[in-house]
Amino acid sequence: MIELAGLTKRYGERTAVDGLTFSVRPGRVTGFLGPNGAGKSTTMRMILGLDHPTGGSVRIDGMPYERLPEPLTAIGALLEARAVHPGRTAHDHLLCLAQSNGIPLRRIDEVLELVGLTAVARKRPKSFSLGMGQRLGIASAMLGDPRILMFDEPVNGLDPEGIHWVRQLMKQLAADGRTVFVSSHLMSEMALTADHLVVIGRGRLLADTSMARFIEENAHTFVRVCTPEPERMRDVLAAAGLPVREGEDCLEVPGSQAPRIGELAAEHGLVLHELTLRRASLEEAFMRLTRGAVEYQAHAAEHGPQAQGG
Ligand SMILES: Nc1ncnc2c1ncn2[C@@H]1O[C@H](COP(=O)(O)OP(=O)(O)OP(=O)(O)O)[C@@H](O)[C@H]1O
Repeated sequence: MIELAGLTKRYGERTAVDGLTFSVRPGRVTGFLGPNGAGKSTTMRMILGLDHPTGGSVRIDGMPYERLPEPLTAIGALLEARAVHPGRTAHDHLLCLAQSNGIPLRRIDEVLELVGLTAVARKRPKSFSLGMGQRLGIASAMLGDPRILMFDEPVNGLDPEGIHWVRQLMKQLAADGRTVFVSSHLMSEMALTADHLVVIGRGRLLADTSMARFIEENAHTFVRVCTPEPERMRDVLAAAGLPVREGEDCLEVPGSQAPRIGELAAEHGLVLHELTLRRASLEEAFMRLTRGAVEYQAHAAEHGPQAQGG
């Protein structure tokens, strides 16, 4: 578990991270979201003891990073994929990490195999593609077989097969009971990978909630109800206390109560031609929540999420 308490980082006048308090729990993938400059990388660097907080604290399984006896066996991280010595082969890069952290050397071949780099183990990373560099970064994070893994933009530069592989890996690590904390700007990918979300804007916590709840609370999910008797349906729904609005060609009921609406229709002998849950996307929810916290906005273009219905 990673625990942040009042974590703050100031650079001169600028507050990059502003009193963040949240915990990242094991057994699920926690997505870390925020607009550009929100403070995600700074937070991750402080978790790893690479940046010193101006205030507050971070604990990794109950301990500050610098007090962990063998840090790589407690927490593995991918921050900058290219943070590799240019003269060392992929194998030697992992060998140095293993030797300096008391990690058994057999883990080197295991992680190379795991990330699919066995064939290029004796090559220098400077000849690697962006995706191969990313895989080597993930191998380094996994080397100590840590219970906690933290990835900053892990799918950056990966092709669709690589993205799929990272997604499955994260889910598997969480299913093994590990703590997985991952940042990404790719909302559609995050929606497929994360179970839980921590969202920040201008260094402050905006949300710490499940993926489903985040979308439900920050975007319009509704049920589309099409019937040849809209007037009667409207009355039945209103009597049951469900809000109804007029959609383009059918009724719309905010929320996700499709089963309840189907039951009400059956009870009252109402014919349904369509009963569809229209789920809002993570992207819509994210943009709605962070609208006021976006630092660099293209004012000329209208990028705001479209409000649905009336
Ligand atoms: N070393 C530094 N000195 C001064 N300001 C910094 C430093 N590092 C980060 N900042 C500032 O702190 C704020 C947070 O930056 P950070 O890189 O943590 O954001 P981020 O959420 O990771 O952004 P992105 O999504 O663009 O990577 C930004 O305004 C940035 O300019």
